Parts: sequence; C-alpha cells; structure tokens
Amino acid sequence: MEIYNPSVKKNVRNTEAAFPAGVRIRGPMRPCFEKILTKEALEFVAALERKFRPRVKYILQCRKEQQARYDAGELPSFDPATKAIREGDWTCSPPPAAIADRRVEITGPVERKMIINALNCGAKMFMADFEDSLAPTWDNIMHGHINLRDAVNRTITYEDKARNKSYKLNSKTATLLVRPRGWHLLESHIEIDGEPATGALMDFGFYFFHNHASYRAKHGGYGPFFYLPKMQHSREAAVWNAVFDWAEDTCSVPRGSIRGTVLIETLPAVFQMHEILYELREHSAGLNCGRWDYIFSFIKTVRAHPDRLLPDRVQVGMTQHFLKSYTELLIQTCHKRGVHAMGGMAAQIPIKDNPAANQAAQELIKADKLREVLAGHDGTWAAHPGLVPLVLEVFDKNMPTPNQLHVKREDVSVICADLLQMPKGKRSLDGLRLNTRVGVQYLAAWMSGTGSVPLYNLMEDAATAEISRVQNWQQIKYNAVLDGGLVPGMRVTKELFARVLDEELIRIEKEVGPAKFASGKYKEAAVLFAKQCTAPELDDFLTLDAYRYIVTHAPSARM
Ligand SMILES: CC(=O)SCCNC(=O)CCNC(=O)[C@H](O)C(C)(C)COP(=O)(O)OP(=O)(O)OC[C@H]1O[C@@H](n2cnc3c(N)ncnc32)[C@H](O)[C@@H]1OP(=O)(O)O
Ligand SMILES: O=CC(=O)O
Ligand SMILES: [Mg+2]
Repeated sequence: MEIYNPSVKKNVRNTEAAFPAGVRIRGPMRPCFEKILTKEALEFVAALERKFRPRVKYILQCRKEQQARYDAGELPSFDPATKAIREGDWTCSPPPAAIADRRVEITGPVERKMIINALNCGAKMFMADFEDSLAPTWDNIMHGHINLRDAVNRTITYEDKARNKSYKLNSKTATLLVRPRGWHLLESHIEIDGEPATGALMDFGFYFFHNHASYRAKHGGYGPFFYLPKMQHSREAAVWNAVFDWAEDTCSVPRGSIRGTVLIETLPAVFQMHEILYELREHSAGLNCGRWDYIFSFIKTVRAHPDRLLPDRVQVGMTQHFLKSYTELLIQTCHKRGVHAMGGMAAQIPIKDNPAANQAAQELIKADKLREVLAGHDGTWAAHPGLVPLVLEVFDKNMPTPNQLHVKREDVSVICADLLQMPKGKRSLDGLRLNTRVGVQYLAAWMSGTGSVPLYNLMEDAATAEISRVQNWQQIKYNAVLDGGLVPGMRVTKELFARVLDEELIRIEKEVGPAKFASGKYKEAAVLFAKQCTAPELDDFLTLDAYRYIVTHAPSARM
C-alpha cells in the first residue's frame, strides 16, 4: 500500500502529455496528486468548466452591473419581477434522513488532522471548507481532495510524530458536507483551454467525481451534500442547480441526490431567498446565516453611500436590528419552503490560559446559540471541537425534535427598511487599530497558507478579516469622524491610518516575538492591507489581490 505523507514536497516537472487535451496542470505534482488528477476526473472537471464557464462569467458581469447601480444611489430591494415566486405556494424536496437532524455543525479547513478531529468530535455534521477558512494554495487544495477522499472511504489517518499521537476515525462520525470556493475565485494551477479553471467548479468537480458513489452508498442513496457560499442573486443558484443536474446525469445519479445549503451572506441575497430556494428546489438543503460575510457585504454593497458608516466591528452583533431581521426572515422563508434554516458562527473560541475569560466567552456563545434555537433555527455552527458539547446542550435542551421545520414564524414581518437599518454604536480609534492589527495578521497567515487563525481569543477567517478591511476603507474614504473612544472628534485620514499601521506593526512584533515576525509575512501583509484600505475604489475581495502571493507554478515540460 502506498503511504500518504503530506510532508513530502518533491517538485516534479509536469508532463502535459499525461493530461487530457486542453488541460494543463500548472501546479507542481506531488506524491498522490495523481490519484486526484486522473484522466477521467480531469475530463469531468474540464467538461464542467467548458459547459459552465460562460455562465459563471455572465453572473460575475451581472454582479458588476448591479454594483454600479448601487454605486449610483440604488439600494437593494425585493425584485417585483419575481413576486409570484415569493408569494407562490411551493415547497422544496424534503430533507433526506441523513441530514434531517443537523443541530450542531462543526466547520474547518480541509486539513488532514482537523478533518479527523471534526468528524470525531460529536457534532452531527462537519462542513469541510475550501472557502473562508482555507488559503487556496495548490497544496492545500490538492491535499484537501486527498483528505476528503480518504475521509469518505474511512481510511483517513494521521501521525503526529512530534507529539507521538495517532489519529483515526471513531466508529460514529459526523456527516460530511463540503463547501467549495465562491464563484469569483479562479484556480490558477489548472488551465482549461488556455484559461484558469473556476475554483468552485474544480472543488465541486473533483470531490463529486471521486466520492459520489461511496458517499451515496453510506447515506441512504443521497448526497454528496454541499454548502454554497457568497451568492448574490438567484441566477447564481440556477447555475449551481444546473451543475448538480449535469453531474447527476453524467454519473447516472438520480435527480435530487445532491443537496446544497446556500449561505445567505451577501446583502443582495437576502432579498432573493425565496428565489434562490426556488431555483434549487430539487437540490436544496436550506439556507444558512453566514453572518460574517453578510456584515462584510453590507458595507461593500453600500460602499458609495457616505451616510452608511458602521460602528466598530465589535459592536455589530446579532442583536442589531438589521441582523435580527435577516435571521428571522431566513427562518420564516426556509420553513415555508420545508427546508432547514441554519444559524451561524459565534467567533469566540476556547481560551486556554484564562478560566475567567474562557467562562465569559462560553457565556457569549451560549447566549448566541440560545437566541438562535429560540428564534427557530434548525441547527448552528461551532468553530472548535471544544465548543461542541456546549452548543449541543443548548440545542438539545430547547429543540426536542430533530429540527424546527414546524416553527413557521408567521409572526415575522420584515420589510426592506428592517434589512437596511444602520447598526447602532460608535466608531473609535481603538476600533481602527484592532481592524488593522487583525487584518495584517490574518493576511500574513493567509499568505503563508493558513486560512483560519486564533487572534485575540477569536476565530478569524477570510470573512471576518474582510470586515476589518472594508471598514477601514470606508472610514478612510469618507474621513469618518471617530465619535467614540478616548479621543472623540478625530477624523480618519490616510495619514492617521499610516501612523496607526506603523504603530500596530510594532505592537504585532512585540506580541508574536521578533523571530516569528522576521520569518512571517507581516511586512508584505501590511503593504497589501494598506493598499487595499486606501484604494480609491474598493476591491471586491481581499483574496483576489492576495492570491498572486500564493500561486506556485511548476516548471513546464514545454519550457
Ligand atoms: C465565517 C465562517 O465562514 S466560519 C467557518 C469557517 N471558519 C472555520 O471553520 C474556523 C474553524 N476553526 C479553526 O480553524 C480553529 O479552531 C481556530 C484557527 C479558530 C483555532 O485553532 P487553534 O488555536 O489551533 O485551536 P486549538 O489549539 O485550541 O486546537 C485544539 C485541538 O482542536 C483541533 N481543532 C480546533 N479547531 C478545529 C476545528 N474547527 N475542526 C477540527 N479540529 C479542530 C486542533 O486541530 C487541535 O487538535 P489536537 O489537539 O489533536 O492537536
Ligand atoms: O461563512 C460564514 C460567514 O459567516 O461568512
Ligand atoms: Mg462566509
């Protein structure tokens, strides 16, 4: 048997002759990558790309055009053209037994040890993530597919030699869900007909192709199950639905086996929830409140509106009216259509060296989960295995049934103004400093290949770091008045931000120590973060600009 050792990183010159016509692998081949990059799998991914690339380009162009309308003064709202769908009496296909009870879902990157820990941790579900919590380096993506294949086949193991610790799956494990990248990210290490592949199609394609048969055999003929991130419009859900139809037909899998939970994590999408479910009605597993990207998108969507400056990030919590309204409308929408309404991620994680602070963090998580279960959510997310028992306890106590599809929330009446209401709170210099410190450290980790990190006792990933970036951008762009903190009345300028950045870099160096600071990517991250925060026009995603730092093209056989 071939032993898989993720630490072996031998570079091999790629030979294009080994791959199907039109497919070029630009990332270095490592041991075991050939198990994922088989001729058949590459043909499947290339066919997906050829069929859907034009539609992906179209939806991205639509996003640009819609943003131009927001920039010209329009605000997101419900679409009169699809009123009949919102008011119509239809339901989605019922949830299969394998995902009927999903009260606690742990999430985490597709890293080998974490996959085993997550599957073993007692959560009902595990969302394995190619998205917010993963830096999409070639090695991370390819190892992620190897790890998932081994997880589905239950052969996944891991040896931590330094700690003399072995990892393997328990007999009872969580049900696996996979989150591919959003539509906007390209995969530069695979080219199809001379263009980079679409990250989302590649993640879906390899995972589906290699695992659908084993997965369905273990889940009553259903699956694989997915989370679908960062969509802005139902036309994007229609593309996912067509991808699912095509994959099912191509692999002779019955219609409706694949199920996807759509994250409602952009402001435009909250006005499209019925429409999104309608497009996916045979393939839907419900909606999820992706709160962190939602807050990021709230700022991004109204970027041209100087009257819409948010208070400090720490004050934008789930009890703010616009967020409460979004979650309640999501629950009402899902339960009307017979599918799950999933809660989101509390950012607190266990604090190991301070019992009092740990207790306080746990209380915050408990309160957040209690609010979710009482509102009618069918389950929620946990960021860390140590939090699963706590979250489980709140849901077990308050949700005796497998889910709350029967809780219709007909009392909820949410209009545009509720979803667009500005959060209350103040902006402070400390807020600007914290955004800067977190943004730089997150970016430094991401550029080094790590997509989720603990910072100041909170989980930080691409979505939370985006809030720090766009909030800084918004304040600098409009010279926001800092109306809170110790020095109220100060205005944010490029000069103030430059000084804050310098000072926060010194603080980061002190906190992480000179050795880690020197060997890490903090200085490069600071340059990129500063560029992003002071750009005349806001970039759509931080990771689009940062991606070039993590691309590793292999020497080509043609050279
Ligand atoms: C906005 C969103 O999209 S939210 C969803 C995306 N984000 C995520 O999924 C974040 C997931 N969580 C994480 O990545 C991590 O918990 C972090 C980075 C926040 C904290 O990581 P650490 O500080 O390394 O955690 P810590 O040292 O306490 O880990 C203890 C053990 O738990 C494991 N662990 C921690 N988090 C997870 C997780 N989410 N899944 C599986 N295992 C985990 C660690 O691997 C470690 O295992 P070991 O004892 O066998 O070595
Ligand atoms: O993906 C989840 C989020 O909160 O963003
Ligand atoms: Mg997200």
